[in-house]
Amino acid sequence: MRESTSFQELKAVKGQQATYWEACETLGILEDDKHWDATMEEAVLCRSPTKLRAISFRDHVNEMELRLVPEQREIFNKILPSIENMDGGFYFLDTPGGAGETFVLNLLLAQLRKDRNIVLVISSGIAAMLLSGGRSVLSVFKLLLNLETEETPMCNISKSSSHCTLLQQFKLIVCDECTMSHKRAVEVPNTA
Ligand SMILES: Nc1ncnc2c1ncn2[C@@H]1O[C@H](COP(=O)(O)OP(=O)(O)OP(=O)(O)O)[C@@H](O)[C@H]1O
Repeated sequence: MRESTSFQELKAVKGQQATYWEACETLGILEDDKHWDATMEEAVLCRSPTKLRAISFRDHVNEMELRLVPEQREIFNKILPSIENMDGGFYFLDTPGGAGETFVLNLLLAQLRKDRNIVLVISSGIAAMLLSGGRSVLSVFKLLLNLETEETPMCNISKSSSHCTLLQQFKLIVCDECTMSHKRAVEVPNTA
């Protein structure tokens, strides 16, 4: 695009004055949701509410996947097959702030939930709110607040409880901001 010399010129497309939004749309540098709207308009005529929800969620996941930048795609393409093949892998993502780690994790979670897999998101505290469905590591693994002082802390979960059965069904456990947790909050559930 040729360098503009004024705000007025930025808004002028083909000699016509428009809004900034209209100018971007005309130049094709702005994506909108028209194709999603058209899909949904067509679907409401012939699909059940359950199918409609599935369509919109699937579209959302597909759209997010298309937006991955190469580094994010590399992570996504490495972790997803490992989960699907039940390799039992352990991945540590160490990225600079704002690099898009939450974006990739939310996509992984959505992709697995789309196929009705059960996933778990845990975090040391406030970060549990950043990822969809996040819970705190202490509440999920029923850890007591004595991690610092107790020599052999334990997860307060009975093997015969429904909570234990549920934990065994998780396909993926995302531990966000795990370096902010006490190291035993990671070690104890791992050895339980
Ligand atoms: N591939 C992408 N396409 C579009 N937007 C993206 C993409 N990746 C990240 N973003 C956006 O960039 C912003 C920062 O991304 P995100 O929150 O995932 O980064 P982060 O590494 O988790 O940040 P922090 O470490 O500070 O929590 C968000 O608004 C997110 O929606």
